Amino acid sequence: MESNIMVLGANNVGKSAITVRFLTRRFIGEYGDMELTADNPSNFNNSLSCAGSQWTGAYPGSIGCRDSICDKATFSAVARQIQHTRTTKDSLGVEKVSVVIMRNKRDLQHCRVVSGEEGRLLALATHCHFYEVSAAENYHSILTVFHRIKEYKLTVRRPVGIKSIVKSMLAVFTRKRRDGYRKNETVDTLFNVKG
Ligand SMILES: Nc1nc2c(ncn2[C@@H]2O[C@H](COP(=O)(O)OP(=O)(O)OP(=O)(O)O)[C@@H](O)[C@H]2O)c(=O)[nH]1
Repeated sequence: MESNIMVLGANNVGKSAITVRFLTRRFIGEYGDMELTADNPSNFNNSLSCAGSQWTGAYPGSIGCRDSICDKATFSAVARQIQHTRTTKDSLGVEKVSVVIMRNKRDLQHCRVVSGEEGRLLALATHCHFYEVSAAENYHSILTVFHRIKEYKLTVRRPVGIKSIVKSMLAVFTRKRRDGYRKNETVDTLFNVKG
């Protein structure tokens, strides 16, 4: 099955790092103007595009919106990108576009400024899936997310009940009041986030 996946995100969140990790299994560090080809060992027959900050309607398929745990501004940018993607989708009459929020740099816990709960809350409110990954740390979590993105195209996410939203909001506010962000806060990894 062929899928089009577009990677969106603010500057420096790791769009190239994640894409290169997926395609080559390697974390390179600095990318410059490297050309990417979808020729990876997982036999994932896709069109992949690193697209900067906004979807214009090209390559309808799945959108991976990226932010980084170390930069609050990139988190706000994701919310805007999701909104923009939905508006573009509606105005173009595109039937199905799945959006996944993939937060990168989870290895940098010491400079975390956005909590996992905030990400999950945004995902609940916007009917997206949410993952925290690290391109630097390992290949398999990135591979799994890309495969899940492909699967999401086939399923439409059920609307979330009010109970889940209230529960997530309570988790965010209770934690902030209690102790701010814990230094070594354990956030959901790819493997224990509930879709
Ligand atoms: N620690 C850590 N650093 C990362 C990770 N992913 C990317 N980086 C670093 O973050 C910086 C930006 O990564 P890029 O992949 O170039 O980010 P980008 O979003 O493609 O950047 P632009 O093309 O400038 O928008 C580089 O120095 C990467 O080495 C990660 O998971 N962990």
